[in-house]
Amino acid sequence: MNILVCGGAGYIGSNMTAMLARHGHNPVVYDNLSKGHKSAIRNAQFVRGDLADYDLLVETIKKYSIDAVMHFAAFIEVGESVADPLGYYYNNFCNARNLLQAMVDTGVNKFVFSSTAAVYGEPETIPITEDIAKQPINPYGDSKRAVELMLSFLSKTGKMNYAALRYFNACGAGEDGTLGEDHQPESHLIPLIIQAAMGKREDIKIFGNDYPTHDGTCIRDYIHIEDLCKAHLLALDKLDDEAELIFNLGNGKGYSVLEVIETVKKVSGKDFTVITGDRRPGDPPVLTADASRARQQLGWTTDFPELEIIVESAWKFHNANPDGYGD
Ligand SMILES: O=c1ccn([C@@H]2O[C@H](COP(=O)(O)OP(=O)(O)O[C@H]3O[C@H](CO)[C@@H](O)[C@H](O)[C@H]3O)[C@@H](O)[C@H]2O)c(=O)[nH]1
Repeated sequence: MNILVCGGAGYIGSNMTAMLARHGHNPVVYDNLSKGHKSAIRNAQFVRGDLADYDLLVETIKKYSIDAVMHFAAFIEVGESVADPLGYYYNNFCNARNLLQAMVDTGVNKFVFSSTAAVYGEPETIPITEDIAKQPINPYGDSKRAVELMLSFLSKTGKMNYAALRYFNACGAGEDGTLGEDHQPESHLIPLIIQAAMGKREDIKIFGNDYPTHDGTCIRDYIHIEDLCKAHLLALDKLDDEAELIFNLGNGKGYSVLEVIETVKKVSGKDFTVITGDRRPGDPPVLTADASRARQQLGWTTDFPELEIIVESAWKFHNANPDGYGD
């Protein structure tokens, strides 16, 4: 299939692009390179473009005879979204609407959407199933939820079949450890701890140790990037017949911030300074997925559920690329 990968130069998008190529698809990356890395694009055609550019989207879809779209291009920082809600709704919602309009106008009707556990807000039950209340507590989560609702209504017109995939904490490096996380600036836990282990930052700060968890630090469900991408391939295959697919993507096993720090220490063999700071606003104590729907309906299985394996792949990437992609 010819697949337009919006945001295909970013962390998840570039891993997805590489996996699509490995599986015989023809990915076309569409990315404005504001956050992504051109050197992370593997085995794909590349169009430098912005999702706000309707004409270029239509031209690209026609030029490459696109059959389906995977959409990874979004802002992802919760704190930034609180400071700039309009920027988040514009990029994450308005631009997704623009992309969908271009798809409808060119007759492309298969769409895989990167959603997030942030649509649940502070869930009342753990592990999280897809049908609990969606009550996002920040503009990031709400902008993603708004796109989900738009997709749901659009699918009912018969013009779009879609999969909304709600990611828990994507991490690790794919393609044999060569495609890893390099966010600018970095705010994600595992790369930050690795920077501390590499001596690139003085310490790692734990955001709060007074949560109601076994060691007082927040618990998250860390999912290896390759496992995450695999679910997209499976979902894409279903979109010929299914109008609406919604799945949580996580391992269902939670690790605390302290446990992640200990794992990085073990994998790296390095010691480093750990300090405890205040809670970060908007962090729920525990987020873990019940992903049984994806397992049952997609036949999805995870190959790398162990945190140590995930951290090893990330460690390998950061050691090989101490300054990230450098572009
Ligand atoms: O320097 C740091 C950075 C993070 N944390 C904690 O580590 C955990 C993980 O944080 P982070 O890596 O920032 O991920 P999340 O805030 O859990 O959010 C991720 O997971 C969400 C889905 O759950 C996605 O929507 C987001 O895009 C993605 O960043 C949280 O408890 C943070 O409070 C620290 O203690 N210190």
